[in-house]
Amino acid sequence: AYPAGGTENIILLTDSYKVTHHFQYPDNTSTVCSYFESRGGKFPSTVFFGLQYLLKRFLCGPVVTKEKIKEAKELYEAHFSQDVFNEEGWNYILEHHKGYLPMRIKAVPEGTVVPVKNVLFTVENTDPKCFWLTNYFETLLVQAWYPMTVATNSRFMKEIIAKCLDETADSLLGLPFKLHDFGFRGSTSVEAAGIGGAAHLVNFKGTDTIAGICMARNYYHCPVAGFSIPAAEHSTITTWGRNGEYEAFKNMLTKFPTGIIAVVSDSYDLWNACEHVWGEQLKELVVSREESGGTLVVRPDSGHPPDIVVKVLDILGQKFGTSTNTKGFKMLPSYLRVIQGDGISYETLGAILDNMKKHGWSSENLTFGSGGALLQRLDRDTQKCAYKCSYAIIDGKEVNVFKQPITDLGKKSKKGRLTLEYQDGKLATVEEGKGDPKKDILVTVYENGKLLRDYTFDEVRQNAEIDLVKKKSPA
Ligand SMILES: O=C1OCCC/C1=C\Nc1ccccc1
Repeated sequence: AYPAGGTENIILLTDSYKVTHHFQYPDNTSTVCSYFESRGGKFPSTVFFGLQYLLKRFLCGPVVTKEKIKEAKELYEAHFSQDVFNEEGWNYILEHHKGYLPMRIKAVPEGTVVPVKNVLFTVENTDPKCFWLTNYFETLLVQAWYPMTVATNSRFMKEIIAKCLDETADSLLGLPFKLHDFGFRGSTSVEAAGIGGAAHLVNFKGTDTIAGICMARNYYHCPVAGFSIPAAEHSTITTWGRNGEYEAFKNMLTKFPTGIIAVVSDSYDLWNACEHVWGEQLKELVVSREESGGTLVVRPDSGHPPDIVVKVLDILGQKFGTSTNTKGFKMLPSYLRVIQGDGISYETLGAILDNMKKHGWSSENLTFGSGGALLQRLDRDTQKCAYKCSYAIIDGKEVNVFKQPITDLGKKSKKGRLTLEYQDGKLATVEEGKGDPKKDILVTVYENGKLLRDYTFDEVRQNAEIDLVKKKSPA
């Protein structure tokens, strides 16, 4: 079988034009140092996450071999219909570095939340003959935009939910399970689902994206990063027939007599399902599960979410009763909850939570599911992730390198050797080598093919935790 994406040959994992770049630097260039940043975008800060996956998957170990050089030479010869391939350069790495890439990468610790327009990692060659390597790997390293942006979007959704829980719920304890990942099927590929699924799990513990569990386990030492529960889908309800919804629902309650289960209830008539099937015909069965800690989660899956959620809560509240919590908001009985997994995104959460508040419902009654918006409706421009050269040594002289387009000064890049330092409690980038190496929070995570820092998922989660939670549970 062919490896995902067609090749694991590191020499082929770049943009074609980069294969010709070793000809294009000034003579006697001995060092090229580049950096990665979010220039801004949708969110004012980003959760740095996912570089470790790229390093372990593609850059660690003796990744350059004779066979790979041969394969690349032949492919590029055909691809360019001329010989532009840097065979000498790759053979040098093979012979002088045993196939290990002579590069150093310094990065902010995984999970750190960094205001935009700050250096997130730097890359430099460690062998003066391999100055052309630094930007050869821009292509691969910039793919960190995806896990970073998913983790960032998911964390900003967590802040919205946490704020509303703080206002309307007795505690934040349920927060880790308030946004469930439904995104596997809508992901571009199994690999993307794994990366994005893990990125969501930096902030939450509820997921159906099993590939994300596997990524957290294989690359971040987390045996089981997320959890789920028995739940129905439309086929397991509709196969019982248009008039079989009662039987289908009853089957769910009897096949899973204890624990939490979720049942999608909008196959035909959500109002009939809530009012008459759950609220009358199966009411006793639903209530009796309470003593064994059983909880039924009703899942609507259509209609305008802010109205649907409140109407479902109102009907279930009418049929099963409600209590009032310490914040003065209504709670369904402990054995009854609702999950809204349709139309959920950073943009739509607020309207649902506001409408619930307006009708006196605690947000503790509801869990969200999100798919496409969580893992897929993002791109590199969402946070304007870019990789630029900031420093070089040419003819033995240090040069501060930058771009400053008069046609878009938003694209101007940073100059010189960069460090990331706390200044008055806020992270700031110090340019032109004026930083204090002792204050630099960038960590050398990779050097000459070896991973020097191997973050665990627990560390990443701690670094990314939102302030509201950190405030509540001081370390
Ligand atoms: O309803 C649920 O309750 C909580 C457990 C998951 C779940 C549904 N999962 C799902 C996955 C992918 C697409 C759609 C739904």
